[in-house]
Amino acid sequence: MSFRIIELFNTVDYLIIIFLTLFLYLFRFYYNYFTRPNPLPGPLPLPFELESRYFDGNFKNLAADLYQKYGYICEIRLGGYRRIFLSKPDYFENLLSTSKNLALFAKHEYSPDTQGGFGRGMFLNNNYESWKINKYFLLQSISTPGFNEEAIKHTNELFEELDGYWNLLKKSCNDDWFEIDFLSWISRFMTDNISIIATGERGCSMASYYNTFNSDKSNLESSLRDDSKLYNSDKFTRALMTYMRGAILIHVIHPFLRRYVPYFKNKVNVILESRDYILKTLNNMIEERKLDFKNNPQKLKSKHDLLTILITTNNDAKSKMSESLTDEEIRTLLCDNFMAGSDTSSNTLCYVIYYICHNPHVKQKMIDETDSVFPNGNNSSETLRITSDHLVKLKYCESIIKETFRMTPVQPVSKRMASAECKVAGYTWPAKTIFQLNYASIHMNEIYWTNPNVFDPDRFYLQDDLSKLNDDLNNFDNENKTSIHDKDKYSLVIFGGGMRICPGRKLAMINILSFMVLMFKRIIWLFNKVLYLNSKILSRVLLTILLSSLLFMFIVTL
Ligand code: HEM
Repeated sequence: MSFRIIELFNTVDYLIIIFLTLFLYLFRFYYNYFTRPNPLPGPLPLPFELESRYFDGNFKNLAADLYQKYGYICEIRLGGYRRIFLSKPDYFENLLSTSKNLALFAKHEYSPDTQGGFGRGMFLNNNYESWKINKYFLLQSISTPGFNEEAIKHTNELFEELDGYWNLLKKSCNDDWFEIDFLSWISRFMTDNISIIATGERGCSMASYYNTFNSDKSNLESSLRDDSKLYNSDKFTRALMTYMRGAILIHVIHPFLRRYVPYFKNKVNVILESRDYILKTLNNMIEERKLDFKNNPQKLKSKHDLLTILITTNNDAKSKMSESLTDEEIRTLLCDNFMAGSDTSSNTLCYVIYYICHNPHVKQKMIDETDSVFPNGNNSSETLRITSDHLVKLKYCESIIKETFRMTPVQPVSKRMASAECKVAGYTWPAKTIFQLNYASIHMNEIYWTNPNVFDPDRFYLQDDLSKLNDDLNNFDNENKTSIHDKDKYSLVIFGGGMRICPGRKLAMINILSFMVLMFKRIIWLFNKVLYLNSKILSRVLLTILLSSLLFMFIVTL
């Protein structure tokens, strides 16, 4: 029967059918474009996702170009979605305000079935009810004084370890040129830091990295890297990185390709193996900790890592018959912390060190401040221990970090997706519109910042009422931040805003500030070679940006 139908058509008929289909597709595509609600300036979209030719691989540059060419509000079609780029703080009101606006709650276009278990925590969670419970538990856990004190203690200890490796490497160098790949070290430092903060288990990323250079191996690696152990932190964090950087591929590659085309299938398999390893490790860890809790609840009282606090708080909630977390949610919350906390903090630290080294007057002022806070800490051989009391006094250092975030935000452009009709920038938008919030261009706009191209921490430091403004270190729960200056409250966006503001911002500030001070107080010898180090840092940071941009471009062109 089917053969007979095919025989009814000749080649010309087939060509006509193809042509008609193409014509209908193009007609529909451009009809939708020209009749779209709220038409805005922007490049003409191309069918078959060809519009990605407008994208040169760098999202920050794309946002800046669109702003330069089309103004504060414009649109572009990318990755199959209409994206509205907003480059004016006023336009962020409904997107970043703390008032509950569920139509603008979603951050991602992934559907729940493609998220796997990772959509259950906070980061990838588009379900408000489950996200709310997760957020409540995470904040309960990470805002306890014990948790923060422990985070500072771990930074001190890990810095001690790092300092030890660097000293050993320095000693093993014959000439006095000692080369450090700062970004690699710092990424491992932050990985070990998040590892112990999140799970209470010691990591060995720094130790295994050190062992790649030196025949005089660190014993720590072999003791912690043992595969028979419950937790092999190095393997775990490598699996996390593979999953994290590859997960987006799973969402954008068509199911047919990833199931049947070997190239895609192999790539996806590696990502899925990493995912399974992460899930297995965390499941074991949760089981073990729950058992500890059952057998010896007193023992857990002295532990302040995220996993232990989540389990104890969750058990309290269960006993009071109030809302509690499932194991899957606990697991995803831990993953969120690994994923959201390590790269962001290590990249920021690289920028911080870069700007300090390029601005000698800033460096001097910072040294003066740290000298006044640690009057006896000038001797590099002396062990300097940072406490929370020190951190709140380091106002100039904190201003350096904020100025770094202004000039080089870790998240230069963020995203919200409308799940229902909503109002943004004075227009009414249909569901599925994506809004891209262009923070980076605002941070460098002369209307909001005097001499925006000058690295000047004083613009934060000299504010009389600084302690009340954008003070992530002190006012952790103050989500209703007022303006950092009188121009506009959204002219500086570091940690996002509104309901989905970064819950780890205080932890991030603690880690970055502590590391920065320890580094400049204790490793003075390193900065004798500052110019050399600077060029290394910059090239690695630029490489990181380039690689992530290429990944994004690849995804968009698929
Ligand atoms: C320099 C360090 C960091 C920066 C710059 C940063 C920045 C951000 C930004 C911009 C967002 C998105 C907010 C939005 O969409 O409005 C975010 C979300 C998030 N961050 Fe951070 N972050 C940092 C460190 C951390 C750390 C250390 C943690 C771990 C506790 C963390 C956990 C999270 C989580 C769980 C979310 C998702 C929140 C949600 O979707 O509701 N971040 N972060």
